[in-house]
Amino acid sequence: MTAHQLILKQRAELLAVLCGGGSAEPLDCVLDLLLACEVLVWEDYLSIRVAEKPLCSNVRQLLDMVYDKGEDACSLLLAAMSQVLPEEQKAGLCFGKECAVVGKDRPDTATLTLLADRPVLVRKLRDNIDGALNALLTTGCFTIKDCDAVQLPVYTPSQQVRKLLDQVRFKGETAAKTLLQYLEQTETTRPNPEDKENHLSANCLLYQKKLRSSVAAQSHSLSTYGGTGRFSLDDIYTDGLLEVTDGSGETLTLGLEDVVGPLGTLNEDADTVLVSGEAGSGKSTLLQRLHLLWAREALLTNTFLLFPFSCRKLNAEHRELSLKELLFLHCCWPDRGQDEVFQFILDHPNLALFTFDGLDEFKQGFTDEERHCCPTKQVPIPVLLFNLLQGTLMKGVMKVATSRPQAVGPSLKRYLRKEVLLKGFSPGGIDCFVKKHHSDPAMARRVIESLQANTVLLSLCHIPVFCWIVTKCHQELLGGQDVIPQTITDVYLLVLQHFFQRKSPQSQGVLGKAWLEEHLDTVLKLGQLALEGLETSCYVFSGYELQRNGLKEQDVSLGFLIYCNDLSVTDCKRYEFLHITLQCFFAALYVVLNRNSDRSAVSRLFQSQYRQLSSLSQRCLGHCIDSSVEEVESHVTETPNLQITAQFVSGLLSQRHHNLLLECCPIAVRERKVKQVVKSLSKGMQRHFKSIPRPVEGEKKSMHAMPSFVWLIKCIYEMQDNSIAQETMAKLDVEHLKLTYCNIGPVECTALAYVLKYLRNPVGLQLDNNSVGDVGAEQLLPCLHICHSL
Ligand SMILES: Nc1ncnc2c1ncn2[C@@H]1O[C@H](COP(=O)(O)OP(=O)(O)OP(=O)(O)O)[C@@H](O)[C@H]1O
Repeated sequence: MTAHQLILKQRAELLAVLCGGGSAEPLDCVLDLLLACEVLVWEDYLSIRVAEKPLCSNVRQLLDMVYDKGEDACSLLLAAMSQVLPEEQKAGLCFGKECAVVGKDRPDTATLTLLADRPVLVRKLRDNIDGALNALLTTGCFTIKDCDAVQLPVYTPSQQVRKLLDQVRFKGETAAKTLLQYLEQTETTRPNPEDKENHLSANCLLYQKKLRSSVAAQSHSLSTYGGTGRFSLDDIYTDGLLEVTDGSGETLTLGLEDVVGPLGTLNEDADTVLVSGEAGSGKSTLLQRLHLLWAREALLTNTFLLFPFSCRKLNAEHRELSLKELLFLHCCWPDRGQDEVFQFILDHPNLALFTFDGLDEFKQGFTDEERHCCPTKQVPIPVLLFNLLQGTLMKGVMKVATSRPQAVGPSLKRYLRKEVLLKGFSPGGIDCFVKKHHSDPAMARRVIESLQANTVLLSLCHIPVFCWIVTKCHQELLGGQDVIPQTITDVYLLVLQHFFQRKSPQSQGVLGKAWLEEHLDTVLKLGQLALEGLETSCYVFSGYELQRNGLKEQDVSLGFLIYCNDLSVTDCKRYEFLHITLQCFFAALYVVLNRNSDRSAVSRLFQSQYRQLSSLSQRCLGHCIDSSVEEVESHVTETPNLQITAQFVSGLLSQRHHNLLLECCPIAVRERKVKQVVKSLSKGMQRHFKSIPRPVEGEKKSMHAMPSFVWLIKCIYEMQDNSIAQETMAKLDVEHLKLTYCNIGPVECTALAYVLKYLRNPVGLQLDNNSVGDVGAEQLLPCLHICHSL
């Protein structure tokens, strides 16, 4: 078969191997070789490698162009690919008869030499880019701006070299000569590449450099500030409160550097540290900070390689992968010596760190049923992930995972080295965050004063994501709202209003009273996308899914959806909500405002938590679990977000927002939904009350609340309806209410006080092992008259 035919016949496969990993490196290496042997001229190269186009379009254009150039060009393309691709990717492909990809005559200008030697130069300069830039800068060939353009953190070291070579070519012959002279000088001082020891560490060091630059690029800015370009992580990061309980039950406060350190270790044999915290408490941001500091060699200096994973993105990986593929495909590929780098990781597990953000977002709940320990065997992603976490695979590699507390069950807990609790901002942290956010000190002071005047809002600000919203929407806040924000629904309505206001044509003006009605169409489309996503644990959406929901460019430009900051998995644009709690809010808006939703939508939402409870009790009782278990397991991961959605639904149906919703939803439909919420809350409470055991003679009747009791209380609080709180508490007949280990912070205290103040008879309230703090204790004041002991 001719090379021509081979290219045509294997087009799909060639396309797949050149863009399958999502990295442009294989294509770039092939292009280097084709430029060197003059199959491509410079103009061809420029028209193929357009950064704005998806990688697969670049590859298709290369295949078409070379195909048009004839049989010789096709042979050289196949030979170049054979030279560049790793063995495992070449399996099953035919590259025709062997031919050498070499340059023709020795070029007579420095500029042409750079082209002819491009593949070698990329390799040589990767380790030396700073020196080369320095030489070009001191001879005046390059300006500081040129150097910055080359060293953008989003580029890998090889891409930086190619940018440098392109820029030198653009500058002309003198710059090209300077670069060649610099290389000649450094050649003599270069270590001997044949030296095994140097060679080995050089490949690993090169990979470390590439990984550091990729991690730095990914962790440099916060997605909630996406697009505004206002803040880098450095500008805004504020330390959160980190706590761990040690073996003797004592609570220790940790610094960021202690997350991976020995403090608070409970199980010396385990390698997984869990950072848990409520929605928006800053878990992803904390990991991002760790990543950035590692990339800058400012923290975790004993960690040679750090591999960051997002469980949200792992959900989208449907292939079976080996550990090696997981590491290199999802983080970055080594440019040289892949096997050697991987062997290094296997040989030195103590020098590697894996992080997994958002375990609660992973579609499948943790199980330790399938053991797997072979790093090269391909298995489904859940098997890889769970075996890494439990330490069957890659024992000795430290792992840090983050999760909402409810999503981590006892089966995973026994594999944990320690559990670090992230409790959000301290009161000082809130001040510090506001000051960082507002460069104008007078404005920062006004915001802080307004928070201090509204302690409910202040208590909300302990959760960083609420603090971010409140600070971002300071104008709406200080401008005097009809409704003073008291609940998280109020706060999210504020952010909704803020985003619409930003895009409104009369941008200086205030949105009209009917602003929600004006934007109802967009809200419903976003809401449907959000709800469908939550029900299937889907937090990342393709352009096609947006289109299917009728979302257009102008809807996206409002800013609620952002591009996924994903450099590795795919070239297609993917979107996610600015924050997952915003996805929950849109889902709630859809449940409340959609006139066509089926009548049971509200009740189903509230029932989701009982599916979790029944699945947990099934597992605890060790009953035979039938085939529906997978379905039940997946509900476990969805439940925390559906609970938040239910909380927002309660808030939106509050009488306080009646006027806002008036024109968006017929009164009769709204009333029906309100009744459904009230009924669901009452039924939920009944379940708890029924579980109260009969008191043993001589002891007080007491109830030990489950975390979902606190959730129901929070829903009642969102409704801001005294009569519901009163009716619910009228049925609670206990003398002692135990709320230990229920993740109660200042926000929960506000809700508890609102509801418990209606208790008929005095109770003893036990709140040990929560994070009440001074602000929380202050929030509890309204119910202290009825709580005779605390
Ligand atoms: N330490 C921090 N410093 C400054 N801002 C922060 C910090 N932590 C969180 N934020 C702000 O709050 C937002 C939400 O935080 P983050 O996504 O880290 O929370 P999370 O705990 O991972 O939430 P979830 O469990 O819902 O995924 C961030 O995008 C950022 O704007």
